[in-house]
Amino acid sequence: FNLFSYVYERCDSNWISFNAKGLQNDLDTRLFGQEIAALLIMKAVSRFMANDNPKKPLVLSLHGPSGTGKNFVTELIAKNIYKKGMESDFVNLFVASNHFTHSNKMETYKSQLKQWIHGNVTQCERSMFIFDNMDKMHPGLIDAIVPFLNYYNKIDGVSFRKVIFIFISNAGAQIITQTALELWKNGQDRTEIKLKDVEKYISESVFNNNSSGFWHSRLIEENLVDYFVPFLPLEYEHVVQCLMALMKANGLPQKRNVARRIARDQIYFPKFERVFSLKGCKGLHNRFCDDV
Ligand SMILES: Nc1ncnc2c1ncn2[C@@H]1O[C@H](COP(=O)(O)OP(=O)(O)OP(=O)(O)O)[C@@H](O)[C@H]1O
Repeated sequence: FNLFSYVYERCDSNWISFNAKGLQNDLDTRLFGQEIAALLIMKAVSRFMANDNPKKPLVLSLHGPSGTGKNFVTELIAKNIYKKGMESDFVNLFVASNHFTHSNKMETYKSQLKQWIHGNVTQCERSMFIFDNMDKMHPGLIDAIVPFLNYYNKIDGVSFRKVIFIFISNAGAQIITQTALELWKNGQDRTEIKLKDVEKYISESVFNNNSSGFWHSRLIEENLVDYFVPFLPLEYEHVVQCLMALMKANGLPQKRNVARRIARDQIYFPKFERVFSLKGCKGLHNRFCDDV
């Protein structure tokens, strides 16, 4: 029996236990240029995991431009909770643009999704559900998962209070970028962003944007998101850091001059000032292999 539980993943503390130091270390050393997001995520996850009797599931909504680390940070969270990280059977990733593509099948998707979440949490109360491209998800589908995010004690005999839901989207990216750009123009540090303001702007902009799946969603209306986490556009130095990290991860010598050269070749905006990388650190993989 012991050997079995050693080899096969189970919903117990051998396989699921929060490594707070590990997450802090990963956020400090591997996530670049996202001090505000790192701070919020560390606070949210450590408080939640330390509480043995939470009143509701943890709901994080990660917002920001492409390639700024939203999926990456989700992997870091999973890695520091589940021994198998993203490979864990208890971590469920849905990509709205892949899984829920046909608008005529919405009713089927709704009942499948509800069954999937219910079934998985029945198996393991410490499950994690990640929804990528959340803004592309049909509002009706978002509303279908709303009951799971609420303060209910149990739904059909199952408690969802220890579950973590992470929503990832580009919704609100414009307002985040605008705020970061204004700070830059005023010569202020990007960490000086007033979190309360950004959170308010993000929730307002995702709620009122009728091209976003969040549009007038009950998720926002009922205040079920615990943290709106902003990811800022990345600057040249962050792209250099990403490239250095990639070289190391691939067992290649870390050549800063090469990293700087490749980083300079990326597209930056605004066009004249070249402050922020258009694609963040996304797609760098293919760029550096030939150069090192
Ligand atoms: N802030 C960051 N710090 C370190 N690495 C980063 C950061 N942002 C992006 N990366 C690197 O770039 C890759 C792509 O980033 P990621 O998938 O997290 O972007 P995203 O914000 O989720 O983008 P999208 O909105 O397009 O899904 C990551 O796997 C990671 O290697």
